[in-house]
Amino acid sequence: MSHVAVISMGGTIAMAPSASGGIVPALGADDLLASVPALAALDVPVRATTLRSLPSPSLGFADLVALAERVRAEIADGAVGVVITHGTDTIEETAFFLDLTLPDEVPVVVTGAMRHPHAPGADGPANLYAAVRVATAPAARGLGALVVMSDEIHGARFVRKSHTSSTAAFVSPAFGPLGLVVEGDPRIRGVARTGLVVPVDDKVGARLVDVRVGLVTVALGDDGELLRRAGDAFHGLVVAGLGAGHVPAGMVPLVAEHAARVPVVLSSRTGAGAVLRQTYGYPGSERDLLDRGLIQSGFLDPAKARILLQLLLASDAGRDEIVAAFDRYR
Ligand SMILES: NC(=O)C[C@H](N)C(=O)O
Repeated sequence: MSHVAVISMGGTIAMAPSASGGIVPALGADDLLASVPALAALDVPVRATTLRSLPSPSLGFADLVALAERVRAEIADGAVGVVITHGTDTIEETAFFLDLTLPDEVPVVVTGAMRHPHAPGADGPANLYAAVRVATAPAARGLGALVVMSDEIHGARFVRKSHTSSTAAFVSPAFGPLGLVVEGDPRIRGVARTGLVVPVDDKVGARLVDVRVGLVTVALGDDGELLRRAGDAFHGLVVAGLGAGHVPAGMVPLVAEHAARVPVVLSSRTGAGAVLRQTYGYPGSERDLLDRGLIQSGFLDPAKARILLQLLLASDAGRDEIVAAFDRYR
């Protein structure tokens, strides 16, 4: 019989106060379902699985591969929608990974909580309910992975956490959310995914864990010492540049040296907008860096650019394929 699968990965939505102070992972998927009695009234059964019980900063690529496999298994078993409960710190990276690796029409919705279940005004139950409603909505089919938080429906390639504690922490700075959940009823108006799929077989899954993509954030007065010391430790790099993709002039030879050896993607540390070949022509500008072999990230922010580059490198993609993949996000 068809069902909605809820897969728990941990995060604040599944945490509780510990005896030694601070909140820690404590709850499984069954506990989360029990906290939302309204789920039992839906006309589709909800099936719960606890796959991980981790704070999301401690998740790695092996966990993401296991999660994607589990989602596929649920879909093969007739799931009409899949909801993943997850820590919010890295929710956007997991959602984008699933977006890139799961070509299915079945909605895959990631959610979490900013307030733990014992906090006044805990947002986990409302987020879980909204996520299940979106996962069963016909309009959510074929949109790729979605993040549902605070009654907003975000596309995986756009969403980012923009606040350390607010329940309204999730935003899609480029074009806004794809839709809203209005009193439990999903309304979706947004555009679908780009269509890029990077299949993960056993070989790619194993390589994902070994491939190293570094993420370097540039700052005023940066002389590139971090990049210099990185030497050849990385198979690829993402540079979170200043503004629309700029670095100090003194860093240019070093960045170009890395770009001659491995793919280096140029993104922006600003938190919104795109890195494209645009305005500036000074040393260290986006035009200068792209002329020296860096690859523009388009609308992908640094964390998502890193996920895409990691997947492409694990798949043995060559430079042309990498450039073409990032071009889809312009
Ligand atoms: N709100 C949260 O879920 C944050 C938590 N540190 C996590 O990402 O696991």
